[in-house]
Amino acid sequence: MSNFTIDDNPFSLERIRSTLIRLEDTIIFALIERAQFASNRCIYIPGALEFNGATGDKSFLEFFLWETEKVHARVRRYTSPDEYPFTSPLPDPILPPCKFKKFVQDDDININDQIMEIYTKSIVTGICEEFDDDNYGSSATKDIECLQALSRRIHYGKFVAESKFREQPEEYTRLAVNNDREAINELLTNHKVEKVLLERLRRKALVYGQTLDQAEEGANMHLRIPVNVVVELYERWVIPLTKVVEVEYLILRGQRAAAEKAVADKLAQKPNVK
Ligand SMILES: O=C(O)C(=O)C[C@]1(C(=O)O)C=C[C@@H](O)C=C1
Repeated sequence: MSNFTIDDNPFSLERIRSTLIRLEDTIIFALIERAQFASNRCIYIPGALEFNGATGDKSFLEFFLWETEKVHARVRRYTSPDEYPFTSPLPDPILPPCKFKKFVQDDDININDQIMEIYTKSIVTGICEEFDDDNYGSSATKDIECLQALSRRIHYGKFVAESKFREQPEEYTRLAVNNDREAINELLTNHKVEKVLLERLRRKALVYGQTLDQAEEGANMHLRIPVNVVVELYERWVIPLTKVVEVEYLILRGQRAAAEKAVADKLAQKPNVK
């Protein structure tokens, strides 16, 4: 008899959710780090004058991100099923392939373009003061950390979706065959989990954002990042985008399952040829 419990299973919904909870800390701390610098808008403008033409038709951030991702690709970062690059083309890894425990199906779902757009247009504005402090390299370094953490969290929706598919394969397959994104979205939504998440996030943003100077103890006067901005970030972008990834994954997963079943049914019907 197997003594495999839910907790031992690295891909139980519970374990996957605990990774999402841990990533909340990563995201909040990355945002706090970015918030110490001004918005420095020019780093998001393609071909901005400040960079002497060195970034070509890219923005300073895109240029820096591409250079960073090239190095990361060479140490096989993007062969991991929970890491997605923002830029391309990227070089092959110099390390031999890593063996990952297979859980999610292969797919080409990557919504980093959307994440980049929302991050540069809405998130930076919410957390940074709107001026130029000349800290372009530092700001972009912190941007990359924020973007990577957000991307990892949002694409982790594939793991959540696979886990949910395994719990209700028939329902998801039926909806996927009908291309019913709305019904899939409804089926995967768990309002209670979202409510608990937003409440936890509010408390975390409040605690992590304090300077903890003795003189200011309990005053919460100098939060390094506005609590509402963090909660709103999740409410408006992180959860909805995670759901986009989940829906797209479940469409693909269900349609594949239906196709595999059709082949299996056909083979089962075939008379044995001797
Ligand atoms: O935990 C889940 O069940 C998820 O699908 C993840 C998540 C999230 O993004 O945090 C998304 C949709 C659900 O409504 C609840 C939470």
